Amino acid sequence: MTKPVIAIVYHSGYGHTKVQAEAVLSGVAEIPEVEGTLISVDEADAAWEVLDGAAAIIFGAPIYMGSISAGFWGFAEKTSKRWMELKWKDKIASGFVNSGSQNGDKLQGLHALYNLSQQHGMVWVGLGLHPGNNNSAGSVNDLNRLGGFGGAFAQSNIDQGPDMGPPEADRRTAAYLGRRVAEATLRWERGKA
Ligand SMILES: Cc1cc2nc3c(=O)[nH]c(=O)nc-3n(C[C@H](O)[C@H](O)[C@H](O)COP(=O)(O)O)c2cc1C
Repeated sequence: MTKPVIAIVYHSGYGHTKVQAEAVLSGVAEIPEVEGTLISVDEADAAWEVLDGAAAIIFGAPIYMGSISAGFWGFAEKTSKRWMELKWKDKIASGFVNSGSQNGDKLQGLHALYNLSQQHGMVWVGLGLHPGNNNSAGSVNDLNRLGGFGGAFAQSNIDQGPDMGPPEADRRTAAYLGRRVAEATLRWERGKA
C-alpha cells in the first residue's frame, strides 16, 4: 500500500500560522506510515492533484476580523469545483486556527473550517485532549493551554514576529493534532482496505 498523504493547507499573512502549520506537520511526521505535505493557499493552484489524492486534509487559518482570513476563504471558494462532484467525500479532515487575542473569536474560525469540511462530506477529527491551564496547578505552558476541543488553537502576540510565536505550548498542541489525524487516517484507510 502506498503511504496515505496528509495535506496541511493553510494561509498565513505574516508567518505565525505558518509556524503552527509546520508544527502540525511535525506531528504527522511522527507516524512513519503516512506522508505529510504542507501547502500554502498561495500555491494551491499547483496542488489540486495532491489535494484530490490525499487521504486527509487539515485546514489552517489565522483569525482576521472574527473569522478565517480572506486569504483562506479565497481558497475555500475555489474548492467548490471539487464540491460539484463530491470529490473530497470521506477524506479525513481537521483544522487549526491562530489569533492575536487569547480568545479572538477562534471558535468562529474553526467552525468555518469545519463547515467547509462538511460541505465536502469529509470526516472531521477533533483534538481529543482535555483543556490545559484551567486549574490552580496549571500554566500557560500546558498542552492545549487555550482549551480547544474541535481542533488546535494558537495565540501569537501581535507585537512579535513569527520567530516568537505561537509559543511552544501551542506548537506542541498543533503537533498533537497532526499526530492524531495521522493515526485516525491510518485506521480509516486500513478499514477501507
Ligand atoms: C486584518 C487583521 C484582522 C485581525 N483580526 C483579529 C481578530 O479578529 N481576532 C484576533 O484575536 N486577532 C486578530 N488579528 C491578529 C491575527 O490573528 C494574529 O496577528 C495572527 O497571529 C496572524 O497570523 P499570520 O501571521 O499567520 O497572518 C488580526 C490581524 C489582521 C492582520
